[in-house]
Amino acid sequence: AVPHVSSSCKGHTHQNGNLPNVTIFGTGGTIASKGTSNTQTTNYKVGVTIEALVEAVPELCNISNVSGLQVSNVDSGSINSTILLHLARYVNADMANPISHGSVVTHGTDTLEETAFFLDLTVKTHKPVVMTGAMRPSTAISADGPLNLYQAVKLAGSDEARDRGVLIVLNDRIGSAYTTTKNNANSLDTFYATEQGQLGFFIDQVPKFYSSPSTPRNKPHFSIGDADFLPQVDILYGYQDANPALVEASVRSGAKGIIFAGVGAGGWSESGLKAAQRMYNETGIPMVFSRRTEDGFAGGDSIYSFQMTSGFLNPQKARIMLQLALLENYGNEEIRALFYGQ
Ligand SMILES: NC(=O)C[C@H](N)C(=O)O
Repeated sequence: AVPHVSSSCKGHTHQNGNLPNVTIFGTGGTIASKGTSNTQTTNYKVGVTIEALVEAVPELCNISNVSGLQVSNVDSGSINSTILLHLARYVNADMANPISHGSVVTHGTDTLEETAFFLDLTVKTHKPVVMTGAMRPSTAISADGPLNLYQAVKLAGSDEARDRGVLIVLNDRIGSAYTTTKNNANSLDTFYATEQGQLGFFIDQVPKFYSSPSTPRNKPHFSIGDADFLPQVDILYGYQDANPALVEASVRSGAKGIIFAGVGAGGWSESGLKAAQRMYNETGIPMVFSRRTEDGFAGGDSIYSFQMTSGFLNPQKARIMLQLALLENYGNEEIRALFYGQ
């Protein structure tokens, strides 16, 4: 269950029955960070609480009865599977509460798409679940966090956002957890979608969707049970002359599956593939070939029968899906079919 959270709107002792109830789950990231001056936009420190984030945007209380819960307060590179599993349980419980209209998760942008995709595959709800973050710390001139948070809460309180899976909001754009990825390490307008497109845009803080709700083809759902962590799945990056020994190193350190961020549409060197085949013969662990390019489809003819391909999923999303499939004890043929549908 979600620990009891009281309204974060100071002076609002009663819920306003005309406004939607929205819970914000804080996990950290730049949106929750502070620099030592208002021009500092690198090397700032995470640590601003979810209460302080909400207090900084009193306008949130005009559009929702907002409550906050601190799940973690870390850079998103430090989000681990234990935090993911807790977060999924909290959001599932919040969405099962009839009085909740939607959930918001604030998160570092570096791995935001991984958490969004994880929640998309593990939270069962028709209600809006919206993730947001920021590219500038809360102390910066023109910090982007406050308006991103406002738009995320607005979206979580909107009926039009239902039945669209987990949504990602940053810099006015509304994207799907399935297709949105971080594209630029520094700029504000970093989240946009792959070929499959954006879902909508904010005009004067009103969400405008381009189309009625739709669901990604063959989208699975995974129930996470009472797991405390996810199986180890490593990602190996493809490059010329990729070191074949890394496959074995990954297996020996406990990997239960490997994602290859392959060259082109999932390619890998011949010597690397032979090393992977040897490790596959020894362990039978699933090996899924994705792409190191920003966009595209990894699939088609594989050289070796053990190779699986990730379809449109990028390596980091393929990893989340493989972890969840392994957690649910999918066999290799089921995993192959799962990825074949993506
Ligand atoms: N813009 C950000 O949020 C980056 C930050 N390093 C993170 O936690 O992901």
